[in-house]
Amino acid sequence: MKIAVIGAKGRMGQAMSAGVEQTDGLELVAQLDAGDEITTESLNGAEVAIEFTRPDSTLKNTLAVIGAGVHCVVGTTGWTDEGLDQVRELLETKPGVGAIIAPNYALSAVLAMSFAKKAAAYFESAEVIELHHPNKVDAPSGTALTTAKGIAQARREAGLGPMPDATETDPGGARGANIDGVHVHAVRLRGLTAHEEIVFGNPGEQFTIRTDSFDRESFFPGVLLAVREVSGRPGLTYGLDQLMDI
Ligand SMILES: NC(=O)C1=CN([C@@H]2O[C@H](COP(=O)(O)OP(=O)(O)OC[C@H]3O[C@@H](n4cnc5c(N)ncnc54)[C@H](OP(=O)(O)O)[C@@H]3O)[C@@H](O)[C@H]2O)C=CC1
Ligand SMILES: O=C(O)C1=N[C@H](C(=O)O)C[C@H](O)C1
Repeated sequence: MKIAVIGAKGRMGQAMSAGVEQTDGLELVAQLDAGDEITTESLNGAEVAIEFTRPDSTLKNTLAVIGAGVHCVVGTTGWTDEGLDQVRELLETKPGVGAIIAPNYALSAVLAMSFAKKAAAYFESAEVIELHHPNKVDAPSGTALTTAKGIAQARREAGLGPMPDATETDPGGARGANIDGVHVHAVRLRGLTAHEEIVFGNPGEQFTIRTDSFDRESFFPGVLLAVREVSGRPGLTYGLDQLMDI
């Protein structure tokens, strides 16, 4: 299968290019980065494009790849509901073309998000702490946003009200971001790669889910799964959990 990597000079682009080159049956036919136009010519016969760029570039890039009739596996964060709708609309005009967009391709992170949704109904309190390398441009992480939204939805479905929190003063924002009623804290620390801890509390007990990507190679098995599945899934698939039996 012929593969293009977009964002090829970046941290993820380099790791994904190496993964493609080391995988039997995959051929790296294009490596594009900032300043390169995405066209049928520059994609150079790719059947699938892997896109890891920047939150402010990913929508335009994804639409360009689909516009060229090429399947797309996207890992960049920063997606809005409106952006996802634009992708869906374009895919409707391109029968047979598929796009998979996922906030995290590490299997441990996908499982953590899934387990968090299951646990959410059983605890009074839940908070998300994401920890990343200090070169990351967005906070909170796409994974943390998805995790928090999943917890919030599960709590709503279970009929749970707001979490207990007596905070009256917080001038510096020490309680973190409030995503759908779930507090999310972002740590940026030299030495880290990508980590997330989800903590649940009840009177007298705590449940912690933790996922650690120590190396960007951890994202490749999930990306590879998406690359192999995307041509059989026309339209938009959001989240790697959709491809896993979880
Ligand atoms: N879903 C997942 O599993 C994962 C998602 N991510 C996400 O992937 C994204 C990339 O992360 P990371 O690799 O660390 O970031 P980097 O900044 O290391 O890499 C991004 C690359 O994309 C380039 N770029 C910028 N604009 C464009 C453009 N318009 N077209 C093509 N390339 C462009 C950048 O060039 P320049 O530096 O010149 O701007 C850079 O080379 C982030 O959103 C991150 O959150 C990361 C890890 C896993
Ligand atoms: O920027 C990163 O590094 C990562 N970004 C994604 C996110 O924002 O969730 C996935 C992973 O956490 C690594």
